[in-house]
Amino acid sequence: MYKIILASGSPRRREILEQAGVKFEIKVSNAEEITDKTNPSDMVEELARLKAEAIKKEAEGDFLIISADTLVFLDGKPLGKPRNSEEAYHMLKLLSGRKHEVYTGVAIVIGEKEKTEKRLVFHQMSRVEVETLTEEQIESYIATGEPFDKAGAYAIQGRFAVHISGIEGEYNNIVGLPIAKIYHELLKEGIDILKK
Ligand SMILES: Cc1cn([C@H]2C[C@H](O)[C@@H](COP(=O)(O)OP(=O)(O)OP(=O)(O)O)O2)c(=O)[nH]c1=O
Repeated sequence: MYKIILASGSPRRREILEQAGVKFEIKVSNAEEITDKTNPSDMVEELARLKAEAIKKEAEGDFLIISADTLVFLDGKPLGKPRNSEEAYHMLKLLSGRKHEVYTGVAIVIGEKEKTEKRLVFHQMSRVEVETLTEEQIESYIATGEPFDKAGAYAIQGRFAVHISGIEGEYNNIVGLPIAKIYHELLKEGIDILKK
């Protein structure tokens, strides 16, 4: 019996895992999100790995740690969380009228007493198409405050939903946790997180 630990302070990740019916606890990592990787999948996988390893140091007994990192990529360039209104404006202006990719890296560390730890690291990619935004739409969206803790300065699950003209791939991956991919990757390892 593993203790499932979500290594994340993101309320969206918690909600997705709860909605799926997984029983877990939360530990928030203070890992610095720095990577020298340049390609999207390597970047998000490395950042997710750092978060899982930071929590692993304190974990005991039988545990299964899940962490994730989400970045938006436009023409291969990463867009993280905007630090201020100017950055949010710049990101939303870039995304306007275009398709972009959302990558979420996932790191899972499985620890069992007297056994070598097992690590799974993978990513999921989804495509999002944003309609052409007017200046007024961008300004009023920034004024909601929603962009600031979201990669790419928007929340598909929030008020930005009205500006999304299409998506390809797993929806929950965009919100921050590709639960279907996680479930199936763990099933391949013989672990059913819904039965824990
Ligand atoms: C694109 C997009 C991102 N996001 C969020 C998901 C993540 O919380 C955030 C990306 O930041 P992350 O650095 O991946 O995660 P976090 O700092 O919020 O949480 P933690 O590191 O503790 O796990 O952007 C949305 O909520 N909706 C969206 O549509």
